[in-house]
Amino acid sequence: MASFPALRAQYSSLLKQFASSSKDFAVLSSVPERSPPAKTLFVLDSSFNPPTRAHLRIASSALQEHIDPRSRLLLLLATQNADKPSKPASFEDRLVMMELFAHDLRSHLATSSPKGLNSKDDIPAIDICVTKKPYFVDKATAIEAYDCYSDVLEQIHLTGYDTLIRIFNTKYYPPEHTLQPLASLFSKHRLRVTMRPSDEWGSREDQEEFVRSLARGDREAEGGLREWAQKIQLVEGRKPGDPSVSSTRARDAIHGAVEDLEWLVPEKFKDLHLTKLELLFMLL
Ligand SMILES: Nc1ncnc2c1ncn2[C@@H]1O[C@H](COP(=O)(O)OP(=O)(O)OP(=O)(O)O)[C@@H](O)[C@H]1O
Ligand SMILES: NC(=O)c1ccc[n+]([C@@H]2O[C@H](COP(=O)(O)O)[C@@H](O)[C@H]2O)c1
Repeated sequence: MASFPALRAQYSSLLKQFASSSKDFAVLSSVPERSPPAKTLFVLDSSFNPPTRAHLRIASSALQEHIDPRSRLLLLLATQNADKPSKPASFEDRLVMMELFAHDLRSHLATSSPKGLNSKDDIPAIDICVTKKPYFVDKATAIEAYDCYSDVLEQIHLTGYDTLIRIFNTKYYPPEHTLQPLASLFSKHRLRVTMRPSDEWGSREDQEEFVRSLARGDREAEGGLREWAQKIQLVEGRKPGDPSVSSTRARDAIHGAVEDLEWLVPEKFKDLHLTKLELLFMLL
């Protein structure tokens, strides 16, 4: 793998090209560089600010459930967020971290996938991608339009429960403010949602009830079809008693409990000299 400054310069230049293009979506690099065409795309959209062990668990559990070399994982960085102002100066650092994360994830899959993995070639390839679209429905359309994914049958978007709630918030869909725009997402694609029990987002039972309520037709007055519930797979997140992992917590650890990074961020980050890691995080 190239050095940190070389990777940063490479992503900086690719980002500039993307920003000045009319494209809504681009693949900036792939790990490995060459791989067979994909049938199923798993999409992990995140700020990667920084990537955490929760992102690692979300992606690895999805890929392990469907070990297939024709699956591909997209690590997707949105240069525009639905709610937060963008901080362009740090995007190249996030892309470098996404690449480190991709290598880490593939190593993790190679050592922890019990069945179906006969060789390294069976591990799904990972694309490092960017989009200008903040909403999932538009991200999915932009990905569909990408030439290299013309054989793709389905996208499976990997989100946490807090993001599911926001996908179903009509405030994001002006001018009618209904859920109707989500029809194009659910007609072709799926969501695999990791539960995130907390005081803010409710218990596991509350989170399951959200999907049951959709299945009962409770959102039909807003344009949300009951059959969409079949396209939403809810999966366990952290075990009861495990500490909650988030990018916010990793950013906070930099300024205090640096040792917590051990369990907050993936393995590969430890290969960097700590001062470089700190520097990287300071830039976030
Ligand atoms: N611990 C977690 N459990 C379940 N889902 C998670 C977890 N961490 C992140 N996700 C999900 O992964 C996706 C990308 O995460 P995101 O970049 O927003 O991370 P985050 O840790 O929530 O970030 P931040 O703390 O900066 O708000 C989102 O859909 C989010 O819900
Ligand atoms: N309705 C939607 O599709 C919707 C709503 C809120 C956030 N998002 C996106 O979810 C992703 C995660 O957002 P946060 O980084 O704010 O957790 C971002 O790409 C954001 O733009 C999408």
